[in-house]
Amino acid sequence: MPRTAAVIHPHVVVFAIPFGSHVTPLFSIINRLANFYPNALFSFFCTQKANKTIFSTYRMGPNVKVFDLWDGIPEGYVFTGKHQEEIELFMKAAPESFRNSLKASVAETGREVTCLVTDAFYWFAPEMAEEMKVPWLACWTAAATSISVHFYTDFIRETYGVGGPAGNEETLNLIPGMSKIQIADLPEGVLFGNLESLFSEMLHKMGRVLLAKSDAVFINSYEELDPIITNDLKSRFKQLLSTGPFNLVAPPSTVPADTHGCLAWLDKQKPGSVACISFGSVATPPPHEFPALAEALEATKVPFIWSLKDHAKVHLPNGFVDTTKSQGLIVPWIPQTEVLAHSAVGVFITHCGWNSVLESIEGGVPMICRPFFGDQRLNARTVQDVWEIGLKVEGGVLTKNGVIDCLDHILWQEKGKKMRENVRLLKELAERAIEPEGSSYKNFMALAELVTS
Ligand SMILES: O=c1ccn([C@@H]2O[C@H](COP(=O)(O)OP(=O)(O)O[C@H]3O[C@H](CO)[C@@H](O)[C@H](O)[C@H]3O)[C@@H](O)[C@H]2O)c(=O)[nH]1
Repeated sequence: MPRTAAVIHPHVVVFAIPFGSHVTPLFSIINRLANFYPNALFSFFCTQKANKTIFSTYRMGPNVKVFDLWDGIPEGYVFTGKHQEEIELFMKAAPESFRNSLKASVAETGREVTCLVTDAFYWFAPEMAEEMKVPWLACWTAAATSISVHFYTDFIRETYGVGGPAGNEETLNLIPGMSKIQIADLPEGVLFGNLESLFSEMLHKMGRVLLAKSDAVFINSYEELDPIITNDLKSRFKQLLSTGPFNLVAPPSTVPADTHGCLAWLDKQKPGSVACISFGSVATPPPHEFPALAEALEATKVPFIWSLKDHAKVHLPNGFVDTTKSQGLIVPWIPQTEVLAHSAVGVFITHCGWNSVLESIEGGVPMICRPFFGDQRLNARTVQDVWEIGLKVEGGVLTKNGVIDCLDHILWQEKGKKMRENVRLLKELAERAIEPEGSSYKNFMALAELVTS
């Protein structure tokens, strides 16, 4: 919806996704925009639980108002244990809950909505923007590769056939920039998996509406990282703005508390010697992979720092925690960005969630990739075969010998040296992208203008 006249008192309404690591990245950018434009009001909507996560990290601008949204769980509801039950409940209720809360916010603030910014997942957003006659800007909190895959879903299905085997090594070489991505790397719901699930259908719809209806899509990446894919998307969408890495463009107001003494522990280790292990906020490896990883660490004697929730420690081999007390630190939460930026860290064992990949690049640390679902296999493939800054574990699962092999290559062999050099170059490109005149800085300014002009 193109704007016809300048808005004097913009009211930007923002709909965030309360799951995975979607809330904080979007909030960080909104908070920074609010900083730039004190006369604009930013109303940020997410569930109470998710909103809480941002209060600990960001000092909110006076022109940012955070609204708690219903989580979609009916009173007295008994969970059945169905896969993604909480997400499905929220998503089913989302269109109605956002509509109602929006009305309440307009009544409370006395300001009509002038722009709608949402997580790209919200397929119903363009309809709402059209009703209000305001622009719709969509935020993709992950990589250019994954948004491209959702954009090309119909083409991929027509070309490669729905239900293609998940282990298929055929490459997506007909899609710009994807010549090294294999069919098996695709997120579930594109060609294989449950194509009819709410989530798969939502992503499929998203790919279509982003092209047809969004006034701009902004993503948590920088142009220099995936230039071919980015240029292709730029030629298709009305506006594709790579405004990341978000955590560098809009850094948190406070450094997270290092409650478990991770940084002090790292200070005592040799440069480039430590393996950092973290599988993000959603994924947990299957129980049998814990002993495999633990045995590989014991066998190689590589110092390690492991973000592991207490309840998952039962999967570790008996006595592992005690026998490795001087070798490693196991804590339920690490300040991951700071840990990866510490000079003692030499390798990151990761599920390849997009924030983790970016943080590893920012820290100049090569990765050992054990992806689980969604965009993680795409990210892992890109890490290994496009950027050459890491290795996927053999067979896609953590085995003792597979992990030993990866640790050996990355920490001690020539291959690892080359990966460190490659990741250092990507880190430099990220740093340049956010400087004035850098691509992400310019794109952020373009976004700011769209949101508030
Ligand atoms: O001990 C920990 C563990 C995690 N983190 C942080 O948590 C975030 C994890 O984010 P990410 O690596 O993106 O993983 P997920 O939480 O799994 O992210 C979901 O959202 C991402 C962005 O859309 C997708 O790429 C992933 O596949 C999806 O699982 C990162 O910022 C980490 O720094 C910590 O600070 N300390």
